[in-house]
Amino acid sequence: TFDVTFSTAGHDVPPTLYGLMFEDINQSGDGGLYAELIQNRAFQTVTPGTSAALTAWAALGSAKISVVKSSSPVSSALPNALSFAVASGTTSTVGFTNSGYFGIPVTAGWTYTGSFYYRTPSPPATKVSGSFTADLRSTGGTVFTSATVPFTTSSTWQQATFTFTASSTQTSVENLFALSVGGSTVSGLTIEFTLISLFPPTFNGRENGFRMDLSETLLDMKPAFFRFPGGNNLEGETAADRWAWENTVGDLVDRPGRVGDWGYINTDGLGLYEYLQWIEDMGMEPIMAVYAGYSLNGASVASSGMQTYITEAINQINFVIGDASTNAQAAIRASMGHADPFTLNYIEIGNEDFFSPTTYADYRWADLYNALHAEFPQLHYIATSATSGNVPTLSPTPTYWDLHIYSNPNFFINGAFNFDILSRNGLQFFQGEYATTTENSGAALTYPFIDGSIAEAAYMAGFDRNSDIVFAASYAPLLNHVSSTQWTPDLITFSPNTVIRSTSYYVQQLYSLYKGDFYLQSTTNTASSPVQWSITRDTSAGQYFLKVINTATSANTVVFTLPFTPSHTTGTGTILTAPSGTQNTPTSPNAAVPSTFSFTAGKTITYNAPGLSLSVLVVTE
Ligand SMILES: O=S(=O)(O)O[C@H]1C[C@H](O)[C@@H](O)[C@@H]1CO
Repeated sequence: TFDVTFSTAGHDVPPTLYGLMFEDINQSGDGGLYAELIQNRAFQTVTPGTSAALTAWAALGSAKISVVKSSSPVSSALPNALSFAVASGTTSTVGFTNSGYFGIPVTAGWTYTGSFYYRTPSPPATKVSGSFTADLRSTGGTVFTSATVPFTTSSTWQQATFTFTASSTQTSVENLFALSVGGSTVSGLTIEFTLISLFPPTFNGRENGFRMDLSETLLDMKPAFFRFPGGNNLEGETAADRWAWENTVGDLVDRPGRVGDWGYINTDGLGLYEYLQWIEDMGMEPIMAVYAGYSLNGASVASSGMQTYITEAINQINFVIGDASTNAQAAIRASMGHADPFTLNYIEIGNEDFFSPTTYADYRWADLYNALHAEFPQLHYIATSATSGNVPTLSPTPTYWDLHIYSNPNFFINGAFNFDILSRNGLQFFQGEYATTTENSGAALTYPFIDGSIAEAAYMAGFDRNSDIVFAASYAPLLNHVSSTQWTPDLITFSPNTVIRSTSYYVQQLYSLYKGDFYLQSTTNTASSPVQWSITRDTSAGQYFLKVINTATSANTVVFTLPFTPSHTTGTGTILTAPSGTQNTPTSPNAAVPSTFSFTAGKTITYNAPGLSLSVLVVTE
């Protein structure tokens, strides 16, 4: 039995304590949160004439399709186009299809919004008018919904738009988007297409917005912040490939896209504006990274070359918070629909610069910090060159540090007091990435498992307890498309029409929902103890959140002695527990889900915590 007494002494819990780390990994942006359903919609960064250039596209009927460098591109950012050639004398239906990001969801009641650019490089002497049919169909050819899209041949680019509404829900996502036309209408013609786009309804109905079910899943965590755009995906393989904010704003037709750092193309349709608008809609605040001159090939920008990136970072921040009436970058923000500045308090300078400690310490940190702090003194700047609370020497001395740790359950159980032992010297820590990534044996994990998730919960009791110096924490990676994975485990796995909440998702959710605003000191415990606890309070609600973590496989009893006698003698608790090894997977999505229970609340509360469990007992004064 663990006897826990708690006092009314303690400290504030920062409102930023629990949030989300995001980067476009595992198709979590393109093909995930970003709601565009068409993969390879604008043939960005592909090599014309190659089969890879046609990823996700296929011809319908006898038409010939290929990706070409257009002789008159729709924009300088999008030089490529789909060339659709129809032989003279064709009479049958011709067209082309797109298979989406490993499938396309068909959901009853959804009105889909589509558009595409088209032109006829060599228009016939007399204009030809006709109509395309845009539709959603099964791979077997069953059409679920369609729209007629009139066109007239033109040597200049035209943009067509259409909508259609699905009347059925298909459990299979093996569906295609198709554009087709009667062969006799277009026989002998070659028509170019690009930026072929299809959106479902989006979160908050935003144009060019976010997928609803994934947004709702994240909203259910009440996350306080959103770290973006990376992570590795900020850095580029080279400086030229970095995430450069300016290429991600403005009209979609002006966004070139880039080769992302996880093996696939980033359309950058999910750009800086879309991130910020969604973060605002979700009630979060950004922790925004700026490129800091280190890329994944291991090279650092030379000191003499830093000004370009300093200017870029200043412009990036001005896009977010500048005055649209005086600042050019802020004016772009206003032109996209957000005249007022977005909320911004935290800037992260780089990512994992412990891979490049010399250049970060010698000049990259100071160059950026000094310039940005001078320009935006009200913002907090986070350094990235430490992996633990024992930080290296940087000048100017950072106040905020981002720490990353991926390890096994034992690390998180034995490390539960890693922050207790740190001296309080003004430093503030962001545990920006952490997860149980292997079993204690070293065996890799495809999905989180209960043993690792409860170990994370033990470590997180340390975040609550040390939230006087831990201002933010987020599990990573956040999202994983079940059909395109570069990193496991992840907090949430999804397909085009399903979302799986892992055991670690529920741990993150419970800590975030029951964060409270004040941490109450209690009986001191030790690292490696099988039981950890944390007591926080929602002061305005007069509610106390007694978190109990039992990392042992056998039950353990905790007896709480409160500093008061609650008037409400029945409390409600929530528990996540499951047998060792349990995972939520596509075949068993709800193997372990939280359940609620009631308990008797009094000056003392005896709670028998099952093995491998996180419980939150809510006591009302
Ligand atoms: O290979 S790693 O450096 O471990 O990659 C990790 C750390 C990096 O910030 C993030 O992008 C990635 C997975 O979350």
